[in-house]
Amino acid sequence: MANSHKVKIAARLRPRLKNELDDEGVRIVRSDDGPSCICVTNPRDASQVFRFPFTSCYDHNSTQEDIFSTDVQPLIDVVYSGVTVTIFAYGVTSSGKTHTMQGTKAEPGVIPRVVRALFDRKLSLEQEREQESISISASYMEIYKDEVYDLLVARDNAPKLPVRENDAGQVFVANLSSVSIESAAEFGHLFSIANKQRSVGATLLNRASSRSHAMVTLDVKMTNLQENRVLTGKINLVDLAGSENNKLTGNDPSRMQESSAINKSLSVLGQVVHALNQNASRIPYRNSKLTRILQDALGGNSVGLLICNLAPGLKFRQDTLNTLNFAVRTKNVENKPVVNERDNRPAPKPHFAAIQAPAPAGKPAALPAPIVAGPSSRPSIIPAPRSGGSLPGMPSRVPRGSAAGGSGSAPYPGASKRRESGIGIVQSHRNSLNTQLSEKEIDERISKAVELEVARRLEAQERERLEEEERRARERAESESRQSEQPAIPSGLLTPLLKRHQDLDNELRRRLQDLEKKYERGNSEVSLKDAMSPVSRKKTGRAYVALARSHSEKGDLQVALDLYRKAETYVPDNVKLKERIIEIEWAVKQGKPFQPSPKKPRKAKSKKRKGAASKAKDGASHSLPESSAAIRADDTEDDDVVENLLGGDAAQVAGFGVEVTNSPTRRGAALDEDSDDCMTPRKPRKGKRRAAESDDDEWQPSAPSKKGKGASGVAG
Ligand SMILES: Nc1ncnc2c1ncn2[C@@H]1O[C@H](COP(=O)(O)OP(=O)(O)OP(=O)(O)O)[C@@H](O)[C@H]1O
Repeated sequence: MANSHKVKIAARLRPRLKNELDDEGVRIVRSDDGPSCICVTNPRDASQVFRFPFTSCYDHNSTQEDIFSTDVQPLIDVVYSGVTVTIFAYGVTSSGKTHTMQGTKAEPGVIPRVVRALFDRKLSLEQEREQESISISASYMEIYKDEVYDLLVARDNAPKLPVRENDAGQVFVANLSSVSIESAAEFGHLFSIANKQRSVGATLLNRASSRSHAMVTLDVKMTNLQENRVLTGKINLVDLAGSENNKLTGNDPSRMQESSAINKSLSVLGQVVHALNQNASRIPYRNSKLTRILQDALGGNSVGLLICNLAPGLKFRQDTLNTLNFAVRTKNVENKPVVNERDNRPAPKPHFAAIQAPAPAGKPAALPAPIVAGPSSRPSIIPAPRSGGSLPGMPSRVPRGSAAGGSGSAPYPGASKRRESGIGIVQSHRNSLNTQLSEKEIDERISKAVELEVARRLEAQERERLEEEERRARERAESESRQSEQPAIPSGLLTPLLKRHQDLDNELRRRLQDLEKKYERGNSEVSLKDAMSPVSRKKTGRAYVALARSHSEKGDLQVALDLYRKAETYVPDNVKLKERIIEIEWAVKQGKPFQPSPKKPRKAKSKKRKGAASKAKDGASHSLPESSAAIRADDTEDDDVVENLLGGDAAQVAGFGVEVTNSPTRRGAALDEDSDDCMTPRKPRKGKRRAAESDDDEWQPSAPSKKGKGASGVAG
């Protein structure tokens, strides 16, 4: 079993730049008896200081050589032991990531130093181990707006590269070119050409701000000619784009797009680290290309070093705290480094080889048995490397294997030494290719491989199902939070009102339909109208107006218009109704909402109305909160409009269900009153009510009742 290895953290504070203020926002405090600390004052309470202890803290005076010799140089041997190493620089924009990784001609950074060290080591190893041949190849990619591009190919020709996963679960960038390099100088030349292609732009914080994440990968292949085995070490050197605070960067819209892609991928990186710390069942590697590609470095099979770059000063204090918090969480991420070794002995028996057909170049092996990286005549996840050098800047495209490391196989001679250094070795599976295998053994191996494949597929299905569930839960939570953001109306307050509206609407519609059925012989409004008494015509007209009104309130202007027009056939002389039709026609044509014209305040109210209003006030409204009182006030206003339009009293119009709020009791009574048939002439009523009925025989827009008893106006 492989031993675990925690990601190592180094923090580096860059010096102040010319225009930056001299303050003590971030400091490094050294201690003789413990690790050094990065100290940051709490932005909310200056008396509090946050301390972040790391084994490697570099202050503003630190040099590129300091970092390289202390934290990077020891990893060169790890690469030469066949393990994948990933070093990534993380920090806010302008904190010095590119300076640390690339550096300048005068102060070369981690990348050129690593290349030099690899070649130095190669030389000494080749002298030590005569039977071993070592080759180094490089690839260079950038992730720009969540798309992967090959930086070793001219940008015009560079397509977006897909990120894939082989059957062994190893992530790789398909079709990424890999160039064999013979010396550090050759790499330097290649690197400087490729860097010109990297997406860089100016922001207020950095004149040459990286707009992409960039990753150099150096593959070291050690072929043991005597033992016919290949060991592949690898080092990924990642210069991440900086997290950006757009208030400080002053980004324009195109920069904002880049910035949002950068921030999103970094946020997914944070989520991955968080999930790993939580031992979550699902790690969201797939949520961004960056995390997919770095999968091996975070919770995978490589040795990791995170260099946290910090910008000094209070201006960056919050970003510094964010970076340090990320570092603290990353510190706990455990990897299980493995040695990538490949048995390179002769091909297996023909019948076995036929079953385990070699995968075509560039494609993963068919069976999921543990696979190790390296060139081989056997099935391999990594195709044979392109031989020979290439013209810097114009490399030919060669499909390359995983950007991440592979899993190991047979113990490499010296495995015990590596075990001591905390690097695990995956058990050997090379016997699967042994020509001495019996038929039975081969069958067993095949069934095991099939079982593994089935298990893998089931796991993939399960993963998809969980992802789907998570997506649904997220959507549910979002919609719930959207709902909860809406202003709260006391629960249950609107329900009776809405229900009543609905009931009355339906009732009104039903009655109108009944009416039409009963009277409309030739399906003509004119003939129906002609069959009615003047009072019935008016009442039907009101009913249509009421219905129209409720539709116009809902915004169904076309329906409202049709209903107003119907009403007009019953009360053709009503001027207000005509005006209303014109207004709504205009609104429909213009596609604008309909705003009823403001109404003059009424002066006198009938006693009955006042009584009803005060009852309502004393009763329902009294106990209701402000919002409900507002609803009632609005409704009263609506009724008045109808009243105006029809020249009658709202309370009377309520006879057909329009008046919905002021007095539910009255409304119910009104409906009951008319429930048999509102068009059937009724027995004359006594007293004032009957007198009012006779008033109604003439349509008087907004005319107050002659007796000042509008509320008892038209009852039909
Ligand atoms: N240790 C250092 N010594 C001297 N100058 C430095 C150091 N670190 C960074 N700088 C300078 O600070 C500026 C910003 O650095 P750099 O471009 O490396 O930041 P970055 O983190 O890569 O930014 P971005 O994320 O925007 O690409 C550069 O001018 C660089 O030369």
